Amino acid sequence: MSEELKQLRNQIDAIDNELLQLISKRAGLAQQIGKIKKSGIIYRPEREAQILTRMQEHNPGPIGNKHIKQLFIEIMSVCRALEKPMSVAYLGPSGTFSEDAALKRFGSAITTIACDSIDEVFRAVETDTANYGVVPVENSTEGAVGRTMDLLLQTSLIICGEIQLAIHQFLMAQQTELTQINKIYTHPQSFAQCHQWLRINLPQISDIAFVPTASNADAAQQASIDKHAAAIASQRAAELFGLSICAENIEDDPKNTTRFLIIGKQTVDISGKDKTSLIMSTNNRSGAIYTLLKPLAQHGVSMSRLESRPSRTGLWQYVFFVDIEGHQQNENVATALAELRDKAAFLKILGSYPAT
Ligand SMILES: C=C(O[C@@H]1C=C(C(=O)O)C=C[C@H]1O)C(=O)O
Repeated sequence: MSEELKQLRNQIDAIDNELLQLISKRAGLAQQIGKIKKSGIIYRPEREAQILTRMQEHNPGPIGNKHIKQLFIEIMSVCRALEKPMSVAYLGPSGTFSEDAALKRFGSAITTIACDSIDEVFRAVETDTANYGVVPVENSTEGAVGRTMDLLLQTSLIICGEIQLAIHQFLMAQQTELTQINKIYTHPQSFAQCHQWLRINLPQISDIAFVPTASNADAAQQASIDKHAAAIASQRAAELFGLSICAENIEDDPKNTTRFLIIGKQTVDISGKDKTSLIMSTNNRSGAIYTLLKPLAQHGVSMSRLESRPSRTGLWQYVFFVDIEGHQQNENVATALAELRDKAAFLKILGSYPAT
């Protein structure tokens, strides 16, 4: 070993020793905080969002912000777990993008609970089987997830956060020779997202049998027991089921993103960059939607999403799902919401939470 290498490694060893002491000290402080939290609610999304923003703003480099964020999410995850273990329900099975989203936000020091349906995720949180739930709400190419929206209308749960996940699809199999593939297991939505790539890169496409599966993870699991088959799924699903990657990032739209919501029972304080989600409806008069949007405009509240959905209480009756910028505790938002409450036939505030 050269003298230079030895010296540099000695410096890294010294820094690691310091880091270990500092991280342990941080964990000790989190434990103390855990003891004074009388409500028993440990997870504070607004505080975590502020820490992540500060660390990215003060990042001196050379580590990129994406990785600094990941490192601190993991540090906070273990600190939180020392205060009290936490469980998160998601749309399973293990290896789905929903699980990726849960781990992306909460870090790895959580217990994940795989559910068979979006309904079951809501139920797990409602019945305290899980502390929080992660559900998909919209995809940049496929649009809104109707079932999540219908359940938000009925539930007493609150939205505590949002997670945006870039959806990268991988082609995986037991071997990496593309010409050997004669069957591809895939969730129909993933198939639709990779259609062009498959047509260009698999000359034998007309001889390939496409077998629909219930989830991406299911596709990977099936390919793991079928020698000439491949699957379209996430990178983590390949790792979980011991498959080799034949091609990466095969989605036709590289910006393909899914937005997930975190649902729970707690209200979230102001983080400084927040969003509020509402559901509202109006009588079927002309100009009625204008009446609802006017208070928002008048008080300078920006709207980031407006989606209509059948109300299921009458034919051609709709409810509107609206996301606005700001927190219910912000003065302009509070005033606009008070006026809305007077004008709307129905208004449900789903929660205020840090915007990503
Ligand atoms: C330590 C706390 O509890 C949790 C852990 C945090 C952390 O590790 O920094 C931040 C917020 C909470 O989710 C706290 O509330 O400050």
